[in-house]
Amino acid sequence: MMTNQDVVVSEMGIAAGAALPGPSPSLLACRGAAAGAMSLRQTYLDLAAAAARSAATCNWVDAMRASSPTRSRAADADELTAWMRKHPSALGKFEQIASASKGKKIVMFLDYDGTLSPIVADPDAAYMSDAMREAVRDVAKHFPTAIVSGRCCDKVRYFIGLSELYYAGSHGMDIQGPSSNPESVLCQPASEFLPMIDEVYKVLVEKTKSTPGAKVENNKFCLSVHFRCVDEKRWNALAEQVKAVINDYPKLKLTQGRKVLEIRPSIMWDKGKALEFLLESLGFANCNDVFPVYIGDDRTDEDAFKRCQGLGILVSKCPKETNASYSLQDPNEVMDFLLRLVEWKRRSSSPMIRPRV
Ligand SMILES: O=P(O)(O)OC[C@H]1O[C@H](O[C@H]2O[C@H](CO)[C@@H](O)[C@H](O)[C@H]2O)[C@H](O)[C@@H](O)[C@@H]1O
Repeated sequence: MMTNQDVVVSEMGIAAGAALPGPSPSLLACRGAAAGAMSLRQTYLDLAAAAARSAATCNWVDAMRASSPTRSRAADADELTAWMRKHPSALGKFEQIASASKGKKIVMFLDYDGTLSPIVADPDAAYMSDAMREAVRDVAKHFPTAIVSGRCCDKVRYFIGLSELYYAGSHGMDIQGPSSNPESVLCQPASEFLPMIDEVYKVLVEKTKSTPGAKVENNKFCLSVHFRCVDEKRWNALAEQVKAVINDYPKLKLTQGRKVLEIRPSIMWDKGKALEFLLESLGFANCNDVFPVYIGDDRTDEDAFKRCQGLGILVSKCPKETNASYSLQDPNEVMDFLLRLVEWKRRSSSPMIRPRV
């Protein structure tokens, strides 16, 4: 997907080329000189294109930095206060949230990395705590619950280890039901891209192996190129490499997350579509009495916040542009929120104890 910034940059590149002087008539009189002028013009064009490409790469890298809280500049107190006013703590406003959901059926959507598990350097070691697992298990006893992740279903299922949940892996491109259901694969809108994704995975592994710390993760219907353990001085070069590979595959697009570039099929499908698909599958299409709650920390979760008609909660310690209305600071607060929701549900559904007379 091109960002607006990319569009502006490419337009600048074209404009720079268009503004170059054409060969004058006198030069054209001499074939050799004309050829020279043409090659000079070509050089200008090549340079302009290279400058535009590298500016576009910087934009990808900058956007990736911006979506990674550890690199966000320390927000000053005023900025944070203003942001918190717009996106208050879901714990602080719990009663308000609970009353907004009254009489409605809560459906819970949870992102994995950075939401249920803390961000760590090694993506293969992003385990969630047993306490969090218990909290998610409890939530799923009371509300239909889905995990919506950029990871492939198998990996996120392995990390979470709860078979009773719905899973939307590969940014929602692989939706599976609870494993007790033999027909559990519900939707794979990008299945035709599997061979292409496998091919690009191999190319990227080969191309990036000379960059210390770079890691390519195969998420089945999409790929992640991890920058977290790469020296920041090499980020632009690595992003260039990734973009050069993707240029050969116009049916794929790049998105960015927390110190990661993600390669995915250019189809109109994302975490927001997955949320809608799951709500429909659960029988809540066009229902007024459903209250979806989506909790996530990353850029790709914004697609879900946009489509979530109930409640969007961004997990972040720093002010970030978001479509979510509430915030939580980190996975610990997410766990507190889940426990509080379960407790509230237990209390509100237990029969009223009448005082003896
Ligand atoms: O949608 P999510 O479940 O949040 O998945 C998004 C990406 O998460 C993982 O990467 C992120 O977490 C890693 C482990 O903490 C961290 O090392 C990395 O820097 C983060 O970007 C996952 O590895 C990716 O494949 C997902 O796309």
